[in-house]
Amino acid sequence: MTAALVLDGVRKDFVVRDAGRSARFTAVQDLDLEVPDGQFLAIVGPSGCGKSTLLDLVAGLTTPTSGRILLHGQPVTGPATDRAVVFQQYALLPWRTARKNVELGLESVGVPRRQRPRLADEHLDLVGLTGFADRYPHELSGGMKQRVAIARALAVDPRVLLMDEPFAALDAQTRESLQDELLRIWRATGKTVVFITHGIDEAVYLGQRVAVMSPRPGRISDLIDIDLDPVPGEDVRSDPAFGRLRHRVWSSLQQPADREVAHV
Ligand SMILES: Nc1ncnc2c1ncn2[C@@H]1O[C@H](COP(=O)(O)OP(=O)(O)OP(=O)(O)O)[C@@H](O)[C@H]1O
Repeated sequence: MTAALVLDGVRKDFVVRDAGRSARFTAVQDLDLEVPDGQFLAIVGPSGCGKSTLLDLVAGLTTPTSGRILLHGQPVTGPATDRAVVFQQYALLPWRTARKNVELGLESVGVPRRQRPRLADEHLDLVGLTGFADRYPHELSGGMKQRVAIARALAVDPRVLLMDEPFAALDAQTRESLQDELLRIWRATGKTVVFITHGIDEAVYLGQRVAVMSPRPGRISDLIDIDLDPVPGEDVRSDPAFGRLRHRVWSSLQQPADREVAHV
């Protein structure tokens, strides 16, 4: 199968102040990862291990210090419409309705004005927001705002959906319903999804594969295939197989870390 995404020996250094001196801080190093087309990959790791750094690199928002990132065989050189990012904060424009917020993405990729409302409404339908197109963000719940953000990301028809802890700010019940919704959308669209989370349960529930990151410098320390097939409405989390996988990921996260700051 074609790899949608390849990270090959990726390293990212930041210049920081350490003990009053300029220092090079290696956030991620030796990052190797291959994500097959259409896979739902969850990435889990402790705070500060470099998950957002990895996602920003793939999104093209930053560039690697060394190594290669390929998207469908092409080097990533900056942001492009083949990737869409959903962040924890919904980043909706408060003065635009849900429809107009979704249209924003369509505007940015040059979809003609008269086609935008129909496409926006189709994607609001896809995320379960039929009838809410004319609402402003302040009239929507947190979960609904995140649905608008997902609709906006999907409307530009990216090949890869990059999600950085998109449900972290939501209450547990809303989070679970959006997880089911996301699985439904993923099955319906066949997109490749890279989903960053702190939550072991969330990673095991959503991912076809879970990549575990270890910190300082961040790298992929384990890859775990998840052979569950959660059916929305069924309690897969109570399945002993879920518990075993959860424990497997948990154990993998208990790795010691080395500190890496080099003075420059
Ligand atoms: N622009 C930057 N300049 C300096 N250091 C940075 C910068 N961005 C990230 N870092 C450092 O790189 C490391 C990885 O940060 P990153 O935000 O990728 O971690 P994370 O795993 O996403 O954390 P969290 O789960 O808390 O969001 C951290 O130690 C962070 O302080």
